[in-house]
Amino acid sequence: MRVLVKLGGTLLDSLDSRAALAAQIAALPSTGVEAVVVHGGGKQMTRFLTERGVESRFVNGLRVTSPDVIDAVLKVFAGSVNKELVSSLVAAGAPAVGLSGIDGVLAEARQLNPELGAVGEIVQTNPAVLNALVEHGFIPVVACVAGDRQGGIYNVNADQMAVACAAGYEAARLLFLTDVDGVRAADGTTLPVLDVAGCQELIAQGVATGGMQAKLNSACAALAQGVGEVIIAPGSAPRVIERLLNGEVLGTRIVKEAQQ
Ligand SMILES: Nc1ncnc2c1ncn2[C@@H]1O[C@H](COP(=O)(O)OP(=O)(O)O)[C@@H](O)[C@H]1O
Ligand SMILES: CC(=O)N[C@@H](CCC(=O)OP(=O)(O)O)C(=O)O
Repeated sequence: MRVLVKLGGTLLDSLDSRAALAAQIAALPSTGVEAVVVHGGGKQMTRFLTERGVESRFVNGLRVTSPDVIDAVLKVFAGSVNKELVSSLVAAGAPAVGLSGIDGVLAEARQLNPELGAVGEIVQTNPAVLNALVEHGFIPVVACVAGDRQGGIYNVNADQMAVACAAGYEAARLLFLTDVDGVRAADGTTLPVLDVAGCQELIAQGVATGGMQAKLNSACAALAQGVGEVIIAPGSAPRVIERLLNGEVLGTRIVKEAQQ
C-alpha cells in the first residue's frame, strides 16, 4: 500500500521527536507499506530568518517570499531540515533519499501571486522519480520546494506539496502529522471525523485558523484529487503511524461526506 506521510516542521525541530518518527517510518517497508515523506520546516525557517534580521510576513498563512527568503528556502527546507530528517531515517535503518520538487521535475510550480514573491502553486507533478526510488527500496523524503522548466524556484506550502505528491504518487492514504491532537471544534474538543462541509464551516466560523485552515483546505483538495483516506493526527503520539494504518481512531479523519 502506498502512503504519503507529511511531517510538520515543529515535529522535526528536536532530535528525539525526529528519531521517534524516523523509527516508525523505517519500520513501514516490513509491513508492506511503500512510504513517501513530505516535510515542512516553517518554524525552522522563521528562526533562520530572525537570526539574520529578516522579519517573516504571512498573507493567508503563506510566507511572503522575497529573493532573500528564497535563498533561505533552499538552505533550510531543501538543506538542513531535509538532511537532518534523512540522517535520522538512515540512523533508524531506512534507506532514505532527500530531494525537493525541483529534482526529477517532481513538482512543477508557477507563481501564485506577485505580491507573495516566489510562492508557488503546483501545476503538475511527475512522480517518476518517486516510483523509481520506491521500486528500488528507497524512501523518498521531499522538501517543500518546487521548480519550473525555466529555472524558477518556488516556496510551496508543505501541506500543498504533500497533496500534490500524494495525488501524483497515487497514495491510498495521506497522513498529516502535526503538533496538535487533531482538528479542534469551538469547544476545544478534538473532532474524530470531519467532512468537507464541516471543514468549510470551521474555517468560516474562525475556529480553524492559520496553519489549520490551510491544512483543512489541503485535506479537502486531496480527497477531490482521489486520495482515499486523509487524516490529521498528532505526530507525538506513540506509534501514531502504525495505529493510524491499523484503523485506530486517532486525530481527525477528513471525509467527503459524513455518514448520517
Ligand atoms: N481548530 C483548530 N484545531 C487545531 N489546531 C488549530 C485550529 N486552528 C488553528 N490551529 C493551529 O494550527 C496549527 C497546526 O498548523 P501548522 O502550524 O501549519 O502545522 P504543521 O506545521 O504541522 O503543518 C496548530 O498548532 C494550531 O495552533
Ligand atoms: C509558501 C509557504 O508559506 N511555505 C511554507 C513552507 C514550510 C511549511 O509549510 O512548513 P510546515 O509544514 O512546518 O508548516 C513556509 O515558508 O513556511
